[in-house]
Amino acid sequence: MGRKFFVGGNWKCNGTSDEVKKIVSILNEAEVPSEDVVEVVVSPPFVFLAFVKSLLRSDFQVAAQNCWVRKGGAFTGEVSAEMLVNLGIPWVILGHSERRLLLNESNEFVADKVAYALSQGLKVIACVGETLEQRESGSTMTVVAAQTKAIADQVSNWANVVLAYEPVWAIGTGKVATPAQAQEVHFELRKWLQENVGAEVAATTRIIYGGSVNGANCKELAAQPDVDGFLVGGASLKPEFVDIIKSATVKKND
Ligand SMILES: O=C[C@H](O)COP(=O)(O)O
Repeated sequence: MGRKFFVGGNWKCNGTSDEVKKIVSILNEAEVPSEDVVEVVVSPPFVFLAFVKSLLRSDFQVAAQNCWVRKGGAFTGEVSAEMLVNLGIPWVILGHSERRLLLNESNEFVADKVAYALSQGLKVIACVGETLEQRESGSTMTVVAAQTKAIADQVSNWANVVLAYEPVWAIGTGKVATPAQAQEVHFELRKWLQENVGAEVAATTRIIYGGSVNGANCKELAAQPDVDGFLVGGASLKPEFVDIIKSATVKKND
C-alpha cells in the first residue's frame, strides 16, 4: 500500500490575524496536486485554529501544535484533546523538539500525550530527532529509537500516526539535512518499526522530514524513498510552501 505524501506547515508561535488571513488566502488560491496525491495540514497557534479552519479550503486540514496529556480540568493554560475534537480539529503535533528541549517534555510524557490524543480520536504528528551534540557523538539512532520506543510502548494502532524526523540542528538554522542524511535516518526508523512494531506498520507509517525545508531543497529530499513528506516551519509562512506541497509529484509514479 502506498504512503500518501504528507506536508505539514507548523506556524509555531507566529502571526497576527491579518498575517494569518494572508497565508490562508495564498493557500486557498494555490494550484496544488489533488488530495489523492498529497495530504496538507497547517498548524496555526491555538488562538487562530478555529479561524483558520473556518477560512481554509476544504482539501486542507488543520492541526494543533500541542495538547494536554489527559482529560481536561484544573490545568491552567492547557488545551485538552477533547476540546480539539469538539472543535473539529483532526490533527495535533506532539513532541516537537522545541517543547522537548525548552519545556522539558520527556520521552514518556510525549508518549503519554500521543496515546491519550489517539484515544480521543485525534491524528498525531509525533516528532523525534537528535541534537547536534548527539549526532556528533554518533548517537542519532539511539536517541530517535528511544523516542520512538516510548511511543511504541503505549501505542498499538499506528494508523493515525505520522512520524516526523526533525534533527534539532536543522530546525530554523538554514542547515538542512542532506537528502542522504535524511534518507539514512528514515530508513533506520522504518527498520526499527519493522523489527519492533511490525512489518505492516513499518510499510504504511509515513515518516516525514523537518528542518529547514524550503522551496529549493524540497524536491531532492522528496525523492528519497523513505521520505514521505515534510513538517515545515519557517517556509510554511511564505508563498514557497506551495512549492513544497507541489514536491509531492516527485512520488507520483511510485
Ligand atoms: O516543525 C517544524 C520544524 O521545526 C522545522 O522548522 P524550520 O522549517 O523552520 O526549520
